Amino acid sequence: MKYEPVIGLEVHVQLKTATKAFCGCANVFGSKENSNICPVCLGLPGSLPVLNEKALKAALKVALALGCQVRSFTKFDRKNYYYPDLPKNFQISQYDMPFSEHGSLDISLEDGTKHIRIKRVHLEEDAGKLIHPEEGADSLVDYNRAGTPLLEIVSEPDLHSPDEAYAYLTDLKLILQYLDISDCDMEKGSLRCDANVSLRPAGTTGLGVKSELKNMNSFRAVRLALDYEIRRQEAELGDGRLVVQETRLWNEKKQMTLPMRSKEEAHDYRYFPEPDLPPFVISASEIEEARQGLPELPKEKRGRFVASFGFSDKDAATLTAAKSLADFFEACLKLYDNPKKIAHWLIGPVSFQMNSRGQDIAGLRLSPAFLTELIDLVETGKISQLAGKEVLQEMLESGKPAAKIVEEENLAQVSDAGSLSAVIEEVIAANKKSVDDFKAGKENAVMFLVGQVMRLSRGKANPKTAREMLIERLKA
Ligand SMILES: Nc1ncnc2c1ncn2[C@@H]1O[C@H](COP(=O)(O)OP(=O)(O)OP(=O)(O)O)[C@@H](O)[C@H]1O
Ligand SMILES: [Mg+2]
Ligand SMILES: [Mg+2]
Repeated sequence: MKYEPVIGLEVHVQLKTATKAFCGCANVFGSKENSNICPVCLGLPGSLPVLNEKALKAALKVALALGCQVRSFTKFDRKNYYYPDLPKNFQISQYDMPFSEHGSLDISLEDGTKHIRIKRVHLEEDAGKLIHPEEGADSLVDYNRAGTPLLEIVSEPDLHSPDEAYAYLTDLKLILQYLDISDCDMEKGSLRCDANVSLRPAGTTGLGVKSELKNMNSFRAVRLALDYEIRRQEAELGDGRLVVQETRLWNEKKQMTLPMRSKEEAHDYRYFPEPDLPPFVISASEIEEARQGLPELPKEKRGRFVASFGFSDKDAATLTAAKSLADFFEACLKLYDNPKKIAHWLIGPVSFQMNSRGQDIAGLRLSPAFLTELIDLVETGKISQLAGKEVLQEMLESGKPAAKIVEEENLAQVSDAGSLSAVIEEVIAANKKSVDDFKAGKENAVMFLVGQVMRLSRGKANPKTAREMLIERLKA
């Protein structure tokens, strides 16, 4: 029998507020262990939580960006469970009245977009962190993270392949980055994803028994874990066994999912309303204020780039695929009024440099002023396109402005016939075959010869002039 995978994702995002969700402790990563803690986030008797308004504001932005309905009357609940990283033995979360629900995200796939429903977005607090040193039998606990604000974004089971799950995560992360509410760094744990997956006979609409996958620390790992799990479930069903509902951990080393050891996770969280935080109202004006504060989101920016600059969908998508790149593009545009050329440089040579250095645009030694100055040197014919790429490379290494590099390296383009003709003679003498080809009517052979002129002149020759001169010389 053929099966269709059914996938729903729970994404946890750490909000980068200055302080924790319910107390005044600093919300920072990397401090000395157990230095950002207080009676409230440790749950000491008599301490009382107070909601951080900034966390709620950030949460509202996310909900609105995902098209969720905001519930005007909402509350927090206690989710009770015992685990050493949870000092209070309960987590403040939201159970049956999340502050927002019924949103959606249109994910981009190779063959178009797909509408994925978002079930709910709720606000909760994070737990601390357990550390298991390689040496010794003891585990350590760091409570700095306990009580930091976390959003849980839960999708409906509308995804049907590991690739769709990957696209969902990529598009969701981009929106979160544009909103600037989280670092979204999976390695640091500020973005986490649990993947729920089940199989059903192809062509049916019911839901099968799911397993919940945890412990993936990259989107790639989510895709691999889902791939593995789909094959595992297929094998179970194919052999006439049933899939059991369980939580499984992705093991990066073994590249497989394994059942979580403790079976105590019998999901009885004994939820009840948090008695120390009264239910509260989110007013229409608060929602409106959050809506007004929304930045231009990736989809809107893409649309505007296509409409205002005549970019292809693909180019617009590339330029907006990182907020830093889109911002860089717009900063260039303020200095140099040629969107097409700027896009060409960013998508071509600059992206090449980012990829080969494993950096994003912010990590490159490049400012909008430096890049647009370089583009201008090429566009005004002072240096060739090829020399321009060399200057870019040099600029990133030395941090010197383009004009200085051109001067120091003597890269200014040569288009005067006198200087070029010697190079052209040399190329003609050394490439008899191409010369004969050209004379025999293969007009394309001239391109090869132009290439040789460029090479010999170290990119300094003006290719247009070189081509004209070559043709004139060969036809004579
Ligand atoms: N049969 C199924 N197959 C695949 N995914 C499913 C199935 N049923 C539910 N899901 C997905 O599993 C996720 C369930 O998340 P939710 O937070 O509602 O519950 P939970 O995992 O039980 O709770 P917790 O937050 O304690 O982990 C959703 O993304 C949902 O779409
Ligand atoms: Mg959940
Ligand atoms: Mg879950």
